[in-house]
Amino acid sequence: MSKVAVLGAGSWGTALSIVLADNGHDVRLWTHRKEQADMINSSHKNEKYLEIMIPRTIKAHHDLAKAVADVSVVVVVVPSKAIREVCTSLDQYITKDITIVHASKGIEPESLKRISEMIDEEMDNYAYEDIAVLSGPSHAEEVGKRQPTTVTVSSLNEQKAEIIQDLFINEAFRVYTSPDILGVELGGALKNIIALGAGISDGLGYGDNAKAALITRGLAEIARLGTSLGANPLTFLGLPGVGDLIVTCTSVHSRNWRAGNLLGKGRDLDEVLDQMGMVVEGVRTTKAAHQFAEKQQIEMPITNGIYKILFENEKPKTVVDQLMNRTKREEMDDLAALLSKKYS
Ligand SMILES: NC(=O)C1=CN([C@@H]2O[C@H](COP(=O)(O)OP(=O)(O)OC[C@H]3O[C@@H](n4cnc5c(N)ncnc54)[C@H](OP(=O)(O)O)[C@@H]3O)[C@@H](O)[C@H]2O)C=CC1
Ligand SMILES: O=C(CO)COP(=O)(O)O
Repeated sequence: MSKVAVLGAGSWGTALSIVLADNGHDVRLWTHRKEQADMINSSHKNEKYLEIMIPRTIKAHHDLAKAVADVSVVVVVVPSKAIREVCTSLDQYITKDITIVHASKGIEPESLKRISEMIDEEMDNYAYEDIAVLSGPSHAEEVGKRQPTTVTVSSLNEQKAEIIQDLFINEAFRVYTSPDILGVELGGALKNIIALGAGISDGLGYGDNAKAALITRGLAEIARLGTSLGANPLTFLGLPGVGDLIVTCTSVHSRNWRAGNLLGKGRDLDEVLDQMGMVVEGVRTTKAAHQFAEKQQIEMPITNGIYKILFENEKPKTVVDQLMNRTKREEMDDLAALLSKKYS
């Protein structure tokens, strides 16, 4: 049995706490809002975020010092925009025996940093090599109900990845390891852009052909950018790549898909985000990936089209027309060129 602090009491932090409690760990679920901690402790519910009873063994905390006292693992699972603030506060409590894993998905538009890089910048007391990331196709709503789910944990330090694998794995939650932290983080972050696109496509009334096209050509874009940055192309064929793309593009649980669906129906972005009431990471990540594509000189037509819808007021239908009328080309040419450069 381990003492574990889960930082972030949204849907994913709550669902991961349930997995850990089921595995017999002593779980402290930290929230930045005292009234939420009190409500979870008294009702054993966190209704705004997850409609499921929370095991009584999970204790919610508002005081970070108390939440992390004597823990051996800290799970950071706040939205990407809150990572720096939370990790700055966390740093003072870190001792050498603690393992940090994050389960958030995003890229910071201002710096183009991944979550592990932001954590590293805010934490003097923890080595980058020891950060782990947990990612993969895993909607909180299904994990909370103990429905079969598979994820991947990655760290440059294999031992840390195995500590996290052992901590979470159970008969409903299967955890694989991967050494490719770059690919695992990029796959998890970039799929949210394509999920916005899949929602837009459904909102416009298009069918399964359009969605399959978005998933497949979206995967090509993700692999193109990821490979150019040094990720292993095989990672994008795994759970943090195509696995997460499929689940997010096809599920009504996905906040990114749902936000895209409303945009496709003609709603305005601010109005959509207000209505969601939960984080839609794809919006910030689209901004970041749009810049990344320019910097790396990588073609990302779907990402750029979604950028135009989100930030330049372009009509979704116009973007679809632009995508469908691009210059004709061979399907695999640039990806094949990138791979041959990588392995030459
Ligand atoms: N939901 C899912 O199925 C999955 C989500 N993820 C990823 O996990 C991350 C968290 O997502 P999720 O839990 O779904 O998000 P939610 O929107 O469900 O919840 C976000 C939580 O973070 C809290 N929060 C916001 N800002 C801060 C802050 N500055 N300090 C502390 N807490 C803060 C919110 O508090 P408040 O109530 O005050 O707003 C809320 O409790 C995201 O990166 C997401 O992509 C990954 C896999 C699955
Ligand atoms: O990452 C997720 C599932 O793996 C959750 O996706 P959403 O943030 O779109 O709900």
